[in-house]
Amino acid sequence: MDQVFIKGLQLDAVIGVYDWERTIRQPLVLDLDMAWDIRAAAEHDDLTATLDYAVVTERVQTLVQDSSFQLVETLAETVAALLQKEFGIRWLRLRVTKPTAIPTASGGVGVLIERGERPA
Ligand SMILES: Nc1nc2c(c(=O)[nH]1)N=C([C@H](O)[C@@H](O)CO)CN2
Repeated sequence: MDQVFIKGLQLDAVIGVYDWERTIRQPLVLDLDMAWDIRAAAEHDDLTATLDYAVVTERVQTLVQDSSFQLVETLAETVAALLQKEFGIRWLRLRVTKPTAIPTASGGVGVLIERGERPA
């Protein structure tokens, strides 16, 4: 299965359950793997035949930076649903990391989801 990916996308958002978290912006890191058959784009060397990672990045940035969810779960589901609907992505894997939430967890904390049907 071919994939287009975006790794280590660093964004700030209002995110968190606790009162103090509702008044600040916190860093998030998103990693996205998106199923996409890249053969037509490669054959014709044509951006319009593939999933433009710059356009996807811009869309995710806008959504996340304007959001104010409590849970990383809700953020992840919202991003995944939007990408599948707006870009026709059949399958994706999304990791949302909240790197500063737990100071003793050096790799951050968060969620990893897969949505859609994974092509062969
Ligand atoms: N599974 C989750 N656990 C927790 C979340 C979350 O979004 N998903 N959020 C918090 C707090 O907001 C935390 O980040 C504050 O340190 C706690 N657990």
